[in-house]
Amino acid sequence: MPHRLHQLLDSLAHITSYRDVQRLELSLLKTLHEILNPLSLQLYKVDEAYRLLIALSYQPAQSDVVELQPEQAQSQPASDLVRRALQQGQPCFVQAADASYLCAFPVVDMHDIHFCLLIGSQEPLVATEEHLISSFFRIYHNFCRLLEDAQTDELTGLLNRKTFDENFLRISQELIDPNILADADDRRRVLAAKVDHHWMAVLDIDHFKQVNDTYGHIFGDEVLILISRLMQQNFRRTDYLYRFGGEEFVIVAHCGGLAEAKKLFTRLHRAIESYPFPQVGQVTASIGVVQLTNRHLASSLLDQADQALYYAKSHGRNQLHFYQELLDQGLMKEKRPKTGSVDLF
Ligand SMILES: Nc1nc2c(ncn2[C@@H]2O[C@H](COP(=O)(O)OP(=O)(O)OP(=O)(O)O)[C@@H](O)[C@H]2O)c(=O)[nH]1
Repeated sequence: MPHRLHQLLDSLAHITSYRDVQRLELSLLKTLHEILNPLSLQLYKVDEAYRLLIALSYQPAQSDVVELQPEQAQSQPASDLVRRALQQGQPCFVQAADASYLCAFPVVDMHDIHFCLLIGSQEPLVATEEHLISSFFRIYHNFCRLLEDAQTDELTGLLNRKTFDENFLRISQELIDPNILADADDRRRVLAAKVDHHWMAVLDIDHFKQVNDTYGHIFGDEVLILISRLMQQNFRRTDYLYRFGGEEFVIVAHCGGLAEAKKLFTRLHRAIESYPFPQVGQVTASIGVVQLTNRHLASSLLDQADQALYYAKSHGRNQLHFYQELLDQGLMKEKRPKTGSVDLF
């Protein structure tokens, strides 16, 4: 078998081994970089009105992506070229002053999001390269849809409880001991992420039964959808947002220390409280938060966030509490850790 075919099959096996859309995307960019060896490689995502949602730039030295600042992503000629390629539905290119080429290559559309690859190269792309890129993105698209069907909650589009059960244990184990990761690039990225810069929150809508009983299930569902949107607006795409079932949600977010986490979760708490829910009016939520540490097992972290949530529920609701603060202030006692139990959700 020719070497190039081996390389392609290996890349495909690598890409489809991921069960996580962001890693899948990174792996796809890494593969395309290896195959095309371009001067630069960026992935633009824009909405239906061609407004920029996010632009990721692949960094070969770190085998990672960085998010471009909006002013960088919207600079000329890149943003014009992306828009033109998406509008025309075909690759467009410009030649820069240094004679290199910039090619915008519309790839897939998913959930009203247009994906466009921006490739800087010495030579214009040839037809076989264009074909290869679109084939890879078709595989990516199909695989994402399969993953989404299995991993997301149908009503809100957030990750479902099953995914939490499957992923969280793995993610927390990787954060605690990155050496268990087979891929060196993954290890490096996880080491840089730092376990104690992650926070887990359990959020439960207050008196949701009353919402259903007073306005009916359709309006109840609308509240669940709108709260999920507020969560998506208030967290990064790299954070993990789950609907745990009913009116309970779990967030695993990457942010620095306590002050930053407080700002982040307070912002969501206020956004819910002040949102004018159609027909229903005001809806509030109680939130319990815990910092991830490598001293605690995944299941006990969830239990601690739950205890902080329970404290909020039993002290008037519409409150945000951090587990460690409740302990430090003597408002709650630490439960003795269970012994001999298997740490699975
Ligand atoms: N509309 C809608 N309601 C749901 C869904 N899943 C669960 N529920 C309802 O959510 C309500 C949850 O009620 P409770 O567990 O008593 O909690 P609560 O009324 O929010 O009270 P507190 O949590 O103590 O503030 C129940 O009435 C469930 O029927 C759903 O997918 N859609």
